[in-house]
Amino acid sequence: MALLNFGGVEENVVTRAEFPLEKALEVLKNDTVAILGYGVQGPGQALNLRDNGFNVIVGQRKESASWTKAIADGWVPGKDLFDIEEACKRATYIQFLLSDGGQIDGWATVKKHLTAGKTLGFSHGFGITFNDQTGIVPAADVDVVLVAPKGSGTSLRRLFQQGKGLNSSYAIYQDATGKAYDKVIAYGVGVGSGYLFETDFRREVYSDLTGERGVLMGAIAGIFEAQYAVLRENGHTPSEAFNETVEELTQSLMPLVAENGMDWMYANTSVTAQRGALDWRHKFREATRPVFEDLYQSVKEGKEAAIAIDAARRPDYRESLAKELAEIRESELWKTGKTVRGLRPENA
Ligand SMILES: NC(=O)C1=CN([C@@H]2O[C@H](COP(=O)(O)OP(=O)(O)OC[C@H]3O[C@@H](n4cnc5c(N)ncnc54)[C@H](O)[C@@H]3O)[C@@H](O)[C@H]2O)C=CC1
Ligand SMILES: CC(=O)[C@](C)(O)C(=O)O
Ligand SMILES: [Mg+2]
Ligand SMILES: [Mg+2]
Repeated sequence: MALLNFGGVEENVVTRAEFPLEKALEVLKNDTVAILGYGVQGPGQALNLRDNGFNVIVGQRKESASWTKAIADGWVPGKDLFDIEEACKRATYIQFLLSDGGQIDGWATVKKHLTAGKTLGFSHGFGITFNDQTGIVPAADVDVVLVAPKGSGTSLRRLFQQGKGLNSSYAIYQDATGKAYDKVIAYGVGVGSGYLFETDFRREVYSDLTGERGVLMGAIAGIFEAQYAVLRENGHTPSEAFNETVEELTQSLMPLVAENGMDWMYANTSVTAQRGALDWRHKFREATRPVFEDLYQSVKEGKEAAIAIDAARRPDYRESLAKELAEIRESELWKTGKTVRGLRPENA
């Protein structure tokens, strides 16, 4: 474990140098890993493990869209693709990748086959942290661990295929066998993590729920809509409003931030832009901070978990999601986006 300095604060990080793939394969050589659920994370983790040479099987509800997708990805029913019960029976390391709401229904089956010495893995601190709502309480004689890739399962797979990687956080909730650390790190390396950041279940889920509701997804969509509306109300055309709200951000400015930080992006814009942005950023910070505080409170009180569980269990969830996404897609802002994307020189 390396102690790395993050802006003056030291944190534990596991590096591939100290835990290479060969070591990971050695640690899990007698294990059968079952990936339960073949939604978004399931395929990313299962395929990366398979390509890296681990013993991996998939457990998924039969006759579902995800079952068909697993077959299309080369998993063979009866060989390395089973229903959830059979996969749990065969596995020694059960990676629980049903949707967080779906895990409530799946738990009874998992629990039944989670015999002494097995490992229960998550990619989210949700089920355990909010176990007053999920009912997920593992027995004391199993290891309970977490590897949470910091990004979509789609990116986890794509980056792996490009020979890159996505970093993950990891945590140990219960170490019954004394081997939980080696196993969780081996698993993290197996799914293609470059580095593994230490956390605990509670911190993982609080930060993840805040991030996705906040800057990563919720806040960004909200401020796009607000700025676009103001530009349109003031007579700017859709393409102009879209370019100055979204297109330039994703195509030009955020890649610079990703590469070398916010100051580097600022340094590569005009004095005019720099001066204005440096001043206005304070006003935006102060205006949004109370909203982030509300959000964090709602996460901490378990309200966000309750909302997510309720949504996942509604029988019409998929349908109502499709409607909400269509509403976004059909808005002027995002219809303009579609046209603008088509005009990128590489798409012409
Ligand atoms: N989507 C992502 O890229 C990320 C997800 N995670 C975590 O990974 C875990 C899995 O998430 P996703 O892949 O997004 O899940 P998902 O929403 O794509 O669902 C995964 C699978 O669960 C199955 N499922 C759902 N409800 C079920 C039920 N009641 N009974 C049986 N099967 C059921 C579905 O058939 C699907 O194959 C969650 O804990 C999530 O928070 C973590 C990082 C990123
Ligand atoms: C992709 C990811 O890490 C998220 C946004 O937290 C999620 O899908 O839950
Ligand atoms: Mg999340
Ligand atoms: Mg996340």
